[in-house]
Amino acid sequence: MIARLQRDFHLAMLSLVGIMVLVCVTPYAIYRYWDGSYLIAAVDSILVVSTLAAVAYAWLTGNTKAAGFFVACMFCAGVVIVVFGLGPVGLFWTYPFIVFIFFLVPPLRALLLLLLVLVTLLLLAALIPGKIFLDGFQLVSFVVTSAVTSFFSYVFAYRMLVQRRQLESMAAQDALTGAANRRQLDQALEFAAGSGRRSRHNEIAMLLFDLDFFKQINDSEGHQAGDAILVELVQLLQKHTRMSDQVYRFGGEEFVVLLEDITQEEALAVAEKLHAVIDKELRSSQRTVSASVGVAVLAPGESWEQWLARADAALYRAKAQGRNQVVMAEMGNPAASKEATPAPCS
Ligand SMILES: Nc1nc2c(ncn2[C@@H]2O[C@H](COP(=O)(O)OP(=O)(O)OP(=O)(O)O)[C@@H](O)[C@H]2O)c(=O)[nH]1
Repeated sequence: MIARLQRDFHLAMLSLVGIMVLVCVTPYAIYRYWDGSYLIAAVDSILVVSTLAAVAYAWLTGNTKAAGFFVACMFCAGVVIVVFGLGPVGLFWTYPFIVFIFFLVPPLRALLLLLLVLVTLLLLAALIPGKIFLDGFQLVSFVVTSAVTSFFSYVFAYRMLVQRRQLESMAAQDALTGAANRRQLDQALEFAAGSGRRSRHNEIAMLLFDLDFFKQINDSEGHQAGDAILVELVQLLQKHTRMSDQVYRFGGEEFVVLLEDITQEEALAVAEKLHAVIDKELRSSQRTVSASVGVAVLAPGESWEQWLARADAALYRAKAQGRNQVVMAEMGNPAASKEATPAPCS
């Protein structure tokens, strides 16, 4: 549960809002019943119950966007009813509401919802003078202070959003090549081999690429030249695979491409195509660069570690057989693999 909260920022925010609403609004609802303000008491109760229901929905389905939007809309309606019911005293509730709506929905959407609430309150004030604002000065003060609070909340929420996206991208990407990093790969392999995917009929293939004699490029042309080759390799792999296929840096000069919805024959064909593209297009200033490739299609009931071990064993055979070739792993046996592309004679 804690791990899920740490992983899912929106769920954590929504849960926090749920707790705050439960702790802060419930006593008011009880007080209003006791006080005889049944409309406000009912509104408070509906807000508490619907917020808790939305939080439960988010936990069960993972759909935090819909849950957040629902709670935000409920609170927009709630705050209008509370202000209308309580008059000027109810205006105090708009300020925490302004801040907390930015916890629920993206900043721009929050700002638009706040604008809608403000316009609604002003329309009601125009229709029934004296009901919400005591006088014109109070109305202007409210508009200015709520606009300032909304603006600063928006700026803060927007900065948070940008920084969070930057952090997420840094945590997911390899800094040099821009490929998805090892952590992402581990998660993708775990998901692919996990129970969530096992029930599906379509297959998933792993292509494990390792550049041949890469150390020589580093040694003779420098580390920067080696880096440029790695960047170009990832660009080639991304360019010649489908949008849905993901390229990962496994480590050093090893890369993984995961291909979804694919048969063993198709995976082999893609691996050979990519191998040929690398052979033709990847070169340093002094030499052509080749790659060895191990291919493994996930076998039914196989763990991701076994799957990776088979791809690695196939790659090992490709290297042992002379490099610059594709080797397909046999199903179910890490040690067995068959050669697909013979090493060139040159
Ligand atoms: N430029 C650069 N080199 C890297 C990076 N990561 C790993 N390497 C180098 O990759 C080289 C890998 O060398 P080896 O494991 O001997 O492999 P190889 O020379 O390609 O030989 P084979 O794989 O057996 O064909 C080492 O020299 C590493 O320093 C990187 O990010 N940038």
